[in-house]
Amino acid sequence: MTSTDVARAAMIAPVPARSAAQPKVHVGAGQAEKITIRDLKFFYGDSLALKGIDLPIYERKVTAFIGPSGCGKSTLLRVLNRMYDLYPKQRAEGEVLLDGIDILSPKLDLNLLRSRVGMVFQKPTPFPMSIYDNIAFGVRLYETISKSELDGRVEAALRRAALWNEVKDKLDASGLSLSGGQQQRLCIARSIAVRPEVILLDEPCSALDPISTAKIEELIDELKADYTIAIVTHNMQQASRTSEYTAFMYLGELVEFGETEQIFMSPHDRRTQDYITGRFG
Ligand SMILES: Nc1ncnc2c1ncn2[C@@H]1O[C@H](COP(=O)(O)OP(=O)(O)OP(=O)(O)O)[C@@H](O)[C@H]1O
Repeated sequence: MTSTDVARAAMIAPVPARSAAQPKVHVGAGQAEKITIRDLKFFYGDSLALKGIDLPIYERKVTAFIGPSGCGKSTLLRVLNRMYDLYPKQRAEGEVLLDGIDILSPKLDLNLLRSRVGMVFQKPTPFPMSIYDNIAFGVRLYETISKSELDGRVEAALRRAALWNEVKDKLDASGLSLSGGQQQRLCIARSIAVRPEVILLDEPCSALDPISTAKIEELIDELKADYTIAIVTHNMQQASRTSEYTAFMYLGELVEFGETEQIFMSPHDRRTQDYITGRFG
C-alpha cells in the first residue's frame, strides 16, 4: 500500500434475516442500528475467513470484537470500510448496510464511504508530515475550505482527541516526533477531522503503555456520544471497560453477541466462557 492508500483508507466506517447456523440475536431492542451485517462471508483467495456473520452495530455505542487470534476480528473490521478493496483476491459476500445502504455494492463511492467510516490501526500510523498536515490531509482530500476554516478543523480535531494542549505550540513539528500514545491520539484526531459517523479501532492500544492506554480509553468513552465505534481488542478488561456490546468470534464465526455485561457475567456459550476466563486463546 502506498502512503496515499493508507491515508485514504484511514480517512475513510444491525439484525434481521439470519442464517440458520448463527445464534439468534435479540439484544439491543429499541437501539438504532448504524450498521447491519447479514450473512457476511469473506474470502482470502479460496480461503473462507468469515463464515456467514450476522451482527448489528448500534448507533453511538461501542461494540467490541473479541476472540482468539485468527478468528476473523480484524477481517470483519476491515470489511466495514472496504479496506480489503486495496488487495486483489480478497472479497466479501453478503450484506453490510450502513444506514440501510449496502456498502458491499460495487457501485459504492469508496471515498465517500471512507469519509463516513474512519479507521485507526494497531500501530500508530502518522504520515511523514507535520502534525498540522496529518490532520489537514484528509480534510483537503474531501473538501475545499478556507485556511482559517481548516485551522479551526485541525484545532477542533486535536482538542477532541485530547491532544491540543500537548501539541498546540508545535503544529509544524513532524507527527513522527510524538510519543506512541500521542501518535495514536493524532491518528484518532485525523480520523475525526473528516467528520466520520463510524470509527473503527483495530487494537488501538496494543502498542501503548498503560497511561497512554488509559487516555485512549477515556477518549473512546467521550467519543461515543457522537460516533458509532467498533473496537477489536485482545484485552478483556478493555472490552469490558469501553464497550456496551461485545461480539465473541471463533474460527470465522460469530459465536455470541450481547450486552457486554451479559457476555462477561453470564455468557450463553461454553466457548465464550472458556475464552473470557482464559481457558483458551
Ligand atoms: N492477507 C491474508 N491472506 C490470507 N489469509 C489471511 C490474511 N489475513 C488474514 N488471513 C486469515 O484470515 C483469518 C482471520 O484473520 P484475522 O487477522 O481477521 O484474525 P484476528 O482475529 O484479527 O487475529 P489476531 O487477533 O491475531 O489479529 C486467519 O485464519 C488468517 O490467517
